[in-house]
Amino acid sequence: MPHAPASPVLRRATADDLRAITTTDGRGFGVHYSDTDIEDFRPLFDPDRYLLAQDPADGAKQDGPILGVTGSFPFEVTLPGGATLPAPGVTWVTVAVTHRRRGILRALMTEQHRGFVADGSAVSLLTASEGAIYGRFGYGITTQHRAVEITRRRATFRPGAPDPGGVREIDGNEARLLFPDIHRRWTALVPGALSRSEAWWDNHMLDRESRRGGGTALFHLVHADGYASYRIEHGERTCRVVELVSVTAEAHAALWRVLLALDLVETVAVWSHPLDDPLGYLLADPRQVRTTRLRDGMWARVLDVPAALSARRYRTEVDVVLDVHDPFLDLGGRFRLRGGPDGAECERVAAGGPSVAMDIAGLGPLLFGGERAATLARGGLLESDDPAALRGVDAAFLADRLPQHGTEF
Ligand SMILES: CC(=O)SCCNC(=O)CCNC(=O)[C@H](O)C(C)(C)COP(=O)(O)OP(=O)(O)OC[C@H]1O[C@@H](n2cnc3c(N)ncnc32)[C@H](O)[C@@H]1OP(=O)(O)O
Repeated sequence: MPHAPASPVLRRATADDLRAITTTDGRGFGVHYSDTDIEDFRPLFDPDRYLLAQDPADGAKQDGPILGVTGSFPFEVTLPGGATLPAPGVTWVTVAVTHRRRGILRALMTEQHRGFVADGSAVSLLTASEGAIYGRFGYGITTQHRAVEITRRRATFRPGAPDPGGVREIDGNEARLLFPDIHRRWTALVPGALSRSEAWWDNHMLDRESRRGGGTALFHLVHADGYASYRIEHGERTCRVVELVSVTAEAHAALWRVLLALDLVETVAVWSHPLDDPLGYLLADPRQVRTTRLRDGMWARVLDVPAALSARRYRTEVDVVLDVHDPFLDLGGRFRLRGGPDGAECERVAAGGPSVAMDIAGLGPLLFGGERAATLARGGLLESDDPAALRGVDAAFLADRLPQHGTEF
């Protein structure tokens, strides 16, 4: 049996830990990271944002084996109404295969999230490798996305569908210059959308052969208000859309007109297609946008209820007391929210008002407007004796469009 520490020693990473972190993570995920992978990641690696778990028998020696890792990226995330909040995106979570189910993840998550609270973060985010892990830490599903496939020859545009034009083919250098501004304008519109730093853009555009899955290098299309990056898989005669971002309906239609006119391509495949994407309405047969997979995307956990709820806008006027239960961090309590389309305020209260009781894991999905309070109530994450209060929350928290995070991490 491997040695099992009763309670691991936690320490902050240093720049020298990157290789050991990637080794632990690679073993955890069954991946061998190359030297190039490690050096590509280095500009995104801020050691201060990484916590490592070690065996107390090693006395937290820098060179002792790493038993567990968690880190975070510093994102800004958009809320319904357009305000943004700084939000750590939890990442690189792994526990050594020899030391699982002994509380190492719980120890790391507890320390890391206490740090987020101390730093004043109102919300934290992650994408989950498995769905059963993070609900206990107060996270709930905030974005969903679907993979779609389109048989190109059958996907004709309906008569009268817009054909705005204005798309150019560009190379990777021009894409690196033009895409960040378009992406920034897109993040301002979409709840849940994540900011990208310059270092993130550099990494995103590297397009290493090892990450192409047998496809070509990226091709890029740009419009004044949108862009698309794709690769061709010749054996499958497939165009794989890696990213399509549109700030306007015109850009969306113009980019899809080009993608669906790619002769020699049988299938256009999109890995992450928004649930409320309007492409089907442009086609003579909307069913040609075939969903092949539906997945949860980003999960969110509220860390500061008043700060998070007062930063967003609400679809209808709402005045309600939320009674939030937070067994993991004990940051719950009763909060009065008064909000509407023009602004909101939220404060901790002792009692009073129509109240809705909820688990903290339901608050992330509500905050970004992608889940109905009525659905959470049917799922047992939220309840109220006052049907009018529940209807009020249900109507007020919906966003104008479904949340998307847009950046995998
Ligand atoms: C945001 C991201 O980075 S997602 C990536 C997560 N990492 C991976 O999937 C890599 C492979 N897996 C691992 O490294 C580990 O199994 C981890 C990190 C998921 C879990 O680490 P462990 O140290 O085994 O977790 P720990 O023992 O602290 O468990 C904490 C709780 O989560 C539960 N749990 C842990 N892993 C899982 C799982 N895969 N499925 C369901 N429940 C789980 C435990 O039962 C425990 O529950 P309890 O405290 O309510 O009794």
